[in-house]
Amino acid sequence: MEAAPSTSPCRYSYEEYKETADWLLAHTKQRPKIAIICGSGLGGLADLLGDKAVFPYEDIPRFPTSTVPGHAGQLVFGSLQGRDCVCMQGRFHFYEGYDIHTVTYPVRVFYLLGVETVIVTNAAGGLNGSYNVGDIMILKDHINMPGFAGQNPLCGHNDIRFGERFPCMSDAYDRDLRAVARQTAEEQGCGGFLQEGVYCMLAGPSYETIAECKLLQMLGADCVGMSTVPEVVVARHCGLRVLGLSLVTNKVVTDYDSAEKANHEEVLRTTQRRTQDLERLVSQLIANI
Ligand SMILES: O=P(O)(O)O[C@H]1O[C@H](CO)[C@@H](O)[C@H]1O
Ligand SMILES: Nc1nc2[nH]cnc2c(=O)[nH]1
Repeated sequence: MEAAPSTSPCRYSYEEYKETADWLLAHTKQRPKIAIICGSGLGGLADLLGDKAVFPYEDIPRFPTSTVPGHAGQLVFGSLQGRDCVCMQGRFHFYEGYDIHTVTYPVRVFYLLGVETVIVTNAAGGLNGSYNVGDIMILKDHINMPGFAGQNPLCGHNDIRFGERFPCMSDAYDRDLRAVARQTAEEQGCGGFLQEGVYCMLAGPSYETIAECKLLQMLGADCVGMSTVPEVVVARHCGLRVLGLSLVTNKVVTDYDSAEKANHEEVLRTTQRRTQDLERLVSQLIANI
């Protein structure tokens, strides 16, 4: 199959992703098989890596840059539990004005680096009434709400070197990795605040209205956020195994008499509170997968 012609509606050609990957391979000795995408306020995960090589996004050819508080904006290569990893300290969101192909640009770069497993983390609002602020949810599925509206990162020319035209998503979140995550969470003392559920992505950046929260609850979503799903779709398209973890940073408001208001300060405060638990969990997970 030929590379996408320049007139293709696909935003980037194989050669562009490859240029970024080759530059990174030439600038680090690490050969990561595991990538970690850090959610809002969860960039501390990258600090766990030893023997680090750090690349600010603006120094990496063709890489987008990160604009959200709580997202540092650098790619960190290093070693964790004796395994080479690459960590995105700051992700890209659709609401920042990036098109959906740019949001997922790093995932195809990871694939070309030789990554096989992606651990995606995020901060999310709890929709499930039995969830508490501070809970960690293993993603077992997602609802791609922007995808319903035509914003799927696989729209456009399909380059078969990445994957097939119509990839399956019923196995998006790897069953074996979820089992390892459950077991590891128990061992690490996180069992008391562990959940497993469905993440729904909305485009953001406005938080949800009360009616929208009620709708999402009816749809079967347990958490809501503004990220993760595009990255997972692209990762699965190119055959990467995915583990998703949400930190429930706030409970969504579903009561018209409530004085609570969703806000990013609370989101970042909760991530600070749970950062050590998450770091312990992810670190041990990497040893166990
Ligand atoms: O999904 P991450 O990047 O963790 O961040 C979440 O937190 C921000 C809103 O507070 C949004 O960006 C939402 O997606
Ligand atoms: N959409 C959305 N994203 C979040 N990220 C963290 N909390 C929330 C939330 O309540 N809603």
